Amino acid sequence: MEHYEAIIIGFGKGGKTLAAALADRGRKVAVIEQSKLMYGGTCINIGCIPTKALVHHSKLSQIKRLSSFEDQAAEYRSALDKKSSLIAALRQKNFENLDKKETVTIYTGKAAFASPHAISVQTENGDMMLHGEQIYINTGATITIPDIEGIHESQRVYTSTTLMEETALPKRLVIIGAGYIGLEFASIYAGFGSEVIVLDSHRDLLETEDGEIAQAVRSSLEKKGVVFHNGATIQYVRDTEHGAVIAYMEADHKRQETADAVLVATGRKPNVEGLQLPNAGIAITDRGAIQVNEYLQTTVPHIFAMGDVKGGLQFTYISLDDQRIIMDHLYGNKRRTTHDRQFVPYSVFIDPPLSRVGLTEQEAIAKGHEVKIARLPAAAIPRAKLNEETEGLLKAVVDAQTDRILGCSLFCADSHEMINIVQIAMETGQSFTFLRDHIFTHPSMSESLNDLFQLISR
Ligand SMILES: Cc1cc2nc3c(=O)[nH]c(=O)nc-3n(C[C@H](O)[C@H](O)[C@H](O)COP(=O)(O)OP(=O)(O)OC[C@H]3O[C@@H](n4cnc5c(N)ncnc54)[C@H](O)[C@@H]3O)c2cc1C
Ligand SMILES: NC(=O)c1ccc[n+]([C@@H]2O[C@H](COP(=O)([O-])OP(=O)(O)OC[C@H]3O[C@@H](n4cnc5c(N)ncnc54)[C@H](O)[C@@H]3O)[C@@H](O)[C@H]2O)c1
Repeated sequence: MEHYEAIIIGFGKGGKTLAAALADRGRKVAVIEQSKLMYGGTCINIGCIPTKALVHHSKLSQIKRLSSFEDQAAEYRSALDKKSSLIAALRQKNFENLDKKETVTIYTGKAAFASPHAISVQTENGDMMLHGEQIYINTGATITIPDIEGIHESQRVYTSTTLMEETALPKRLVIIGAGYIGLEFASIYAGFGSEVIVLDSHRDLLETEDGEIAQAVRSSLEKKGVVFHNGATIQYVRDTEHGAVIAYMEADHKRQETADAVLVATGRKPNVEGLQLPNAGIAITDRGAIQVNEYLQTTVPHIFAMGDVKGGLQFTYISLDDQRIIMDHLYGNKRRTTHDRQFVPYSVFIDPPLSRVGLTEQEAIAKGHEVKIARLPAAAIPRAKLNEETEGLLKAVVDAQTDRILGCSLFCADSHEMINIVQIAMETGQSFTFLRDHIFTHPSMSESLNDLFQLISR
């Protein structure tokens, strides 16, 4: 049995970064990845990078104003080719970055616990057993497919992964689920020229977002032709010669849609399947995630979990920060914990992107804050005007007693960059006047933070 100081199960963001950091300290490390097509993990192969490449190409496709569906479909195929080349290059680079480290061995196979220190790996060339002093689980998340009649039998049902491999642009696309993936794909495919219908079980679109912002997002996507049905209970999916029929109930009315393709985007759950966690005595939560403490230690002290598999926020940057917590625990002063994450920003990459940090107006009031509110239409921003990207709304929530920024929702071009500036102001405890009076370059989207926070003063 080969012996390692550290075994990392899964080639995700946290795992690969940790492997490199441990190797740089001379540690003997094994990284186990189940698929040759997943070196580098979800983000670069089937997640953030391919989807954001399609967001970019979908935007370019709209600028070209192609007149026929055939031209749009050709544009889509070309975008898929570019996306595939990009991720193949990144996957290769990710593999090489670890493979070139003298003390790292990459195993391609499925890992499972045989005991608290022994990991079995099923490879193409047979099974092997590895021994690890410390073990790090970084196996990500997998899609949840709801229990809907016919969903597994239909040839027209796709996940985010399989739809991005389908070279034919769907004329009509039904998306089940209006979360991150549902909305990003709605924006992408509507941009390429598909007719898009989104069905979601929640009564309101983006119900955890600020009400006015959610309405602005809805109107913007509707202008692109996206049709929303909220409060929908899907009854079945059935293939017919005209396409897949999706039957659903909406406010006591029976309805149905016919589509060339159906995207299921109903959430992703921690991927613990096949890990044989009981063999190591590792507990899971009632939501199926690996149970960890604030240092990301599982119920077995020498085994840690990082990224999506430990539950909570599913973002690449959280997996990366998990790696920082673990490195601080191993080599630092053990001050970093998951409790440090007071303000985590996020972006939904529709066009324009929606980004948020902190509380919405409704949440702040519910928490008992007296608030001051500022709203700025994106159309008032000089940079937005000159870029012809005037769609959107910016909104800030400030505590009326302390002048601290409680939250900010930015639905405008470049909001995924701007939100990080607001986050830093919040993290460092600045008053809103810091952003109101900060010197920004001109003409830029970020200078609109001057104008947004100026409106608080009134
Ligand atoms: C379509 C889509 C778009 C997204 N867009 C964004 C975005 O724009 N921004 C953002 O921050 N996040 C985005 N996310 C979420 C983000 O991709 C994930 O949160 C992140 O990649 C999780 O990383 P991780 O480190 O937990 O593990 P992952 O990167 O998921 O890696 C886990 C790896 O473990 C391997 N594995 C699993 N089980 C085993 C086993 N038993 N043995 C060996 N190997 C195993 C898997 O094959 C996989 O490669 C997106 C996700 C999706 C699906
Ligand atoms: N930009 C980003 O950072 C980004 C992009 C994509 C994905 N992600 C991550 O991936 C995770 C998974 O994304 P997702 O969009 O699959 O999940 P999600 O949890 O964001 O959204 C799922 C949606 O599906 C709906 N739903 C669930 N079951 C349904 C049913 N039977 N019928 C109709 N609607 C149903 C829910 O109401 C919800 O709106 C996200 O939590 C996110 O963290 C992040």
